[in-house]
Amino acid sequence: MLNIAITGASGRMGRALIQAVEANEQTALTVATVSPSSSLAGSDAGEVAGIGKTDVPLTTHLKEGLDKADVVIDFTTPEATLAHLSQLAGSNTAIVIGTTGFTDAQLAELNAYAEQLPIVFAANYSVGVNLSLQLLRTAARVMGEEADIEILEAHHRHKVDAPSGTALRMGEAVAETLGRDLSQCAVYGRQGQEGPRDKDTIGFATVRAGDIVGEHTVLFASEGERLEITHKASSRQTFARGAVRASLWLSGRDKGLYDMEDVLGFRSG
Ligand SMILES: NC(=O)C1=CN([C@@H]2O[C@H](COP(=O)(O)OP(=O)(O)OC[C@H]3O[C@@H](n4cnc5c(N)ncnc54)[C@H](OP(=O)(O)O)[C@@H]3O)[C@@H](O)[C@H]2O)C=CC1
Ligand SMILES: O=C(O)C1=N[C@H](C(=O)O)C[C@H](O)C1
Repeated sequence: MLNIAITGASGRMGRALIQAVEANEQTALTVATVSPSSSLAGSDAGEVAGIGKTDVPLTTHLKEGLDKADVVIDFTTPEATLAHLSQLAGSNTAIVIGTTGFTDAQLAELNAYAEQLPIVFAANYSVGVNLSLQLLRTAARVMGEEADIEILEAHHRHKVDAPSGTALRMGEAVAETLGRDLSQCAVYGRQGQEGPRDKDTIGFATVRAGDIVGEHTVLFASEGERLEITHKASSRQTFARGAVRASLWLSGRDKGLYDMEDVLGFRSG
């Protein structure tokens, strides 16, 4: 049995993760944390997640629970994730990170922890999105030089970062395949007299509305034809189950930085 600590347990993903960990026969929830200011501290994690009593109380102290956890699953905020990493350093606990919205400096900090800890870090834990990265690389190889490439994403009204981590990851996969640097060729929204489109750019467009779980489309549009690669998530369980799968895969691995494509075996050949 793999013992799992969930941080940000009262959040949208935190609750989905409690459900997924409890539903999996190979995993057990042993620790669940909330932010230091949370009024839910002390409540039962399972009751907060809507699955009935688990006898795991929500705590504000991750470090004190680490001896009860093989893997931490963290879908919180960039600041909280980095704070959790600093508490894990020197422990034997691995971490699966789903948080998005890191700055470049925060990402460098996160990457440095992979010299001490086994980390899976992915902007999206769904199987379909990670498969789409393979399809996008193929599309970029075949059509990318000729086509205009645009990435459209839509999420619920509560999402705070834009573009989504997944949209950025898709942009990186396409840019890398084409030998472009995303930081140089990305265009984030357009307004006013912008002039015609620069052929070598990759455009991003963001929608925030209602309860959309997560939708991504990458367009490869050229004269006379257009390829669209679309993924739509309809339940947060797809991300939660993926993160549990990543936890089982990560347990017992060497320190280092892995992603969901490693977990799914897309890089093993
Ligand atoms: N990789 C993937 O597959 C996916 C990634 N995400 C990403 O996951 C993150 C969370 O998303 P979502 O669940 O919708 O957001 P929520 O705002 O619902 O949840 C974030 C949670 O983090 C908690 N938190 C903040 N600081 C701390 C802390 N120091 N210790 C413990 N908990 C803390 C918050 O608690 P409080 O409310 O008390 O402040 C809140 O419950 C986002 O970055 C999102 O983009 C989301 C879905 C899929
Ligand atoms: O905040 C969300 O909800 C999601 N965030 C991730 C992202 O930023 O890509 C993944 C998913 O699309 C849902």
